Amino acid sequence: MPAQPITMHNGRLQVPDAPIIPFIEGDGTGPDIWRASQVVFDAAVEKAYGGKKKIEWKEVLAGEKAFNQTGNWLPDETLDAFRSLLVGIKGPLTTPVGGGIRSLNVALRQILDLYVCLRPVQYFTGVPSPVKQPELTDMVIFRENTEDIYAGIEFENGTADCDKFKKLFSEAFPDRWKKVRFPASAGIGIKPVSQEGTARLVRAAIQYAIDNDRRSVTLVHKGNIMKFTEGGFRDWGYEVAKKEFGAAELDGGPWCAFKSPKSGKEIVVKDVIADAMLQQILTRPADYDVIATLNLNGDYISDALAACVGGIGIAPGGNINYVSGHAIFEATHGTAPKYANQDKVNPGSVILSGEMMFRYLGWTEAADLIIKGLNGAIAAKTVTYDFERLMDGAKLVKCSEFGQAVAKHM
Ligand SMILES: NC(=O)C1=CN([C@@H]2O[C@H](COP(=O)(O)OP(=O)(O)OC[C@H]3O[C@@H](n4cnc5c(N)ncnc54)[C@H](OP(=O)(O)O)[C@@H]3O)[C@@H](O)[C@H]2O)C=CC1
Ligand SMILES: O=C(O)CCC(=O)C(=O)O
Ligand SMILES: [Mg+2]
Repeated sequence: MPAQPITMHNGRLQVPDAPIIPFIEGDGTGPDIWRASQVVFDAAVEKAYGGKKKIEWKEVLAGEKAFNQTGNWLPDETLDAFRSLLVGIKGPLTTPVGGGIRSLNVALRQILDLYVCLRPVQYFTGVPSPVKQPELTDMVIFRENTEDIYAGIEFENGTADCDKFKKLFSEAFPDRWKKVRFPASAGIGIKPVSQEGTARLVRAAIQYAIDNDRRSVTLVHKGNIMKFTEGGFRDWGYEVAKKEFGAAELDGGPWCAFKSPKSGKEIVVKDVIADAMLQQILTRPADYDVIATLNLNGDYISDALAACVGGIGIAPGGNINYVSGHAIFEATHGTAPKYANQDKVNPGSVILSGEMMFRYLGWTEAADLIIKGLNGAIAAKTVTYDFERLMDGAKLVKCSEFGQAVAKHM
């Protein structure tokens, strides 16, 4: 079975029987989690295909390991591998607060134009949760991944660039400049949100709702305050629903609906302001289904929703460009540095990110086995510290042991 790259032909992924998949271990707890997860992935493929398919893993470097070995945080070879091999997976990478390097995680998404950050949030029976009915939360977040304040256009107060920007801005827009409350010491950030960027994200979310028989797509924004960025997102989102999917306004709008071309059922496209959404995910989670939102809102909502169904230890994700086929799957959580090298944390988020990757590749049998194995390990109450501390009668296992338990229950 020759190891071969995954390719894209006529808008469809071509997946060989032995695809070469690049992976980044990650910083902090990343190496522990990766080791536990790889065991699960290989076991799922072996069990599903009996040796007829296998993954050819290719380690690529980023973050601290890359810096220590090459002096570069994100080497060109790593970017070339993700570019040419199309689909990969990664552990979390550290981003310092304040100064230092900008996020490598965000850089990968931007350089490869992975415009959708797809984060499904579902409840697994038996997982301890802080809410009364966690099973009511069943949402799929489509977070815009390339725009918003994450574009990284910032000016640090006191630098020559910041002074230059303030001068240009104050001269060109004196009325708006007057609104800056403390101009002399202000750092400045810019928030670009475009029609194209919004349209491709919302299009992907609506298509997902059609393909997966979902009831609604909710545009989450703060358009009452940021009218031409967050408000633009809402308006352009509705425009996509109407122009591309034939949605018609309900009761005079702006909510609208169309019949799914696949199931014939109605899919409602609606919107909600982000602060209200963050309280309603606790008070009325069943009202929400597919979520389409901007980059920063999506970051906050991802962690909040993960908490509702049992925490960030089982919150997977994928960064995807549905047009080019490029995708990098990764957990929602970060490096959890205080637990690094203790073989302690929950590898569930990366395991489920791999499950998403297998489904993306069309290897549904392997993906289904991962879900079966995870459900089995949780039902047997063999769980890592994050679940064990909240579960009665659970057996505390290490990160690596949880991976083995998932493999055993497939
Ligand atoms: N995509 C990426 O690579 C991301 C990277 N980051 C980066 O990670 C670093 C650390 O960020 P931080 O804000 O501490 O957020 P983290 O998500 O790394 O950790 C916050 C807390 O979440 C819990 N947690 C995280 N991962 C797990 C896991 N696998 N199993 C169980 N519990 C877990 C722990 O809670 P408890 O203390 O209760 O046990 C942990 O202390 C930063 O540099 C940040 O920029 C952040 C998010 C995403
Ligand atoms: O890149 C980072 O360090 C943080 C990213 C993040 O929080 C996320 O993608 O959810
Ligand atoms: Mg985040």
